[in-house]
Amino acid sequence: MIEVAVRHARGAFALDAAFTAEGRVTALFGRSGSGKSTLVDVIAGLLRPDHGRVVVDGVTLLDTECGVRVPVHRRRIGYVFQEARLLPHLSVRQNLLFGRWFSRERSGGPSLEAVADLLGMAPLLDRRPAGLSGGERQRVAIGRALLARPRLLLMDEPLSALDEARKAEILPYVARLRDEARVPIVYVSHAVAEVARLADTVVVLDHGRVAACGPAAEVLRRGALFPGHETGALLHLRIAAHDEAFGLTHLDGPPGRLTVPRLGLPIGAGVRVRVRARDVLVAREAPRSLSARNVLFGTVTAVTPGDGPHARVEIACGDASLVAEVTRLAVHELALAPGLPVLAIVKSVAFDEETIGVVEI
Ligand SMILES: Nc1ncnc2c1ncn2[C@@H]1O[C@H](COP(=O)(O)OP(=O)(O)OP(=O)(O)O)[C@@H](O)[C@H]1O
Repeated sequence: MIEVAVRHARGAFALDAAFTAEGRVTALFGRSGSGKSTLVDVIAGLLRPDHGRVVVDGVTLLDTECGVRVPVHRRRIGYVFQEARLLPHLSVRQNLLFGRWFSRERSGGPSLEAVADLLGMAPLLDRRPAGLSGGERQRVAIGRALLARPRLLLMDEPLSALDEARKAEILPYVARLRDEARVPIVYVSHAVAEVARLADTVVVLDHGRVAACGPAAEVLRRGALFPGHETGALLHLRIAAHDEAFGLTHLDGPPGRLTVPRLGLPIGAGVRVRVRARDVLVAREAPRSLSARNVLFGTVTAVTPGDGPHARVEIACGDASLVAEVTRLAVHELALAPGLPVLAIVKSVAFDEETIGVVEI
């Protein structure tokens, strides 16, 4: 559990933010200048706030009221930046051992081999940073941080310097880190897709204040918090079957069955699926002769008209809540209102690498 409360003035900028997070990955989300890095610097101990309290798993690292301020090098916090910042004259193995050197007084923790395995770095150990791709370098930086046996890993936009292909390559490793390394992570990001794939708890910062904080599925549904048409639902499903002939995978869970492009995962694996509001259609009757494969039964729980021609419709499906972005005209014509039973329809091709992530359930 992470507890953070900070009040700090930085020039004209005032940070006044507090949150508590229980999950393994806490995402700090917010537009540029909202105060994410300032908050991360306070947690790391790089910035001394006017007032603040930081507690990680019961250990108080900062409490300005009580005069507690654990120095940076004793906080045991791993920091992964946008740029990997590896030592260029050392091999990958030596860079990793450099992380271990900082933890030499502590016993336990993962071995170099275990970390190299976790992050898929075994074939890279004898290479120099100059011969690695951006994604590979970033994996080394994460491995180095892990080998220092941190009590918390701070990742400040770790993928933002990478192109889309490298991001897609490294995201599964960050997910493995979350599921297997058992180190709590505070993950700063601008990207809703990354937050949706990784976070348990989402903290949204706006002008130095917490605009929302809560379980990822709850926060990501809230329209006003996210740019463009990025809001949506997060569903937890399991792989039920593969359809080799048509290249599809069937996913089952309390909300119902979804069919998505073929996933390379075994039957029974847990997946987290983001269903974007703009990809959901709403119908009152089961459509016939429809090409869409995914038809979920639910009940409308809320209808919120937007400023323009759109409206948000929230639909309870099993234990999840889907969000659909439809026109206000459709709301009128279908008489959508709370309590109405409806069908939520999603095209299979709406699901891609951005919307589906593996999770350990
Ligand atoms: N050393 C400083 N002195 C004065 N103001 C600062 C200082 N560092 C940052 N700020 C200001 O504090 C505010 C928050 O900055 P911060 O870097 O925490 O935002 P951020 O959400 O991390 O942004 P980004 O996503 O662009 O990295 C900004 O208005 C910034 O200009």
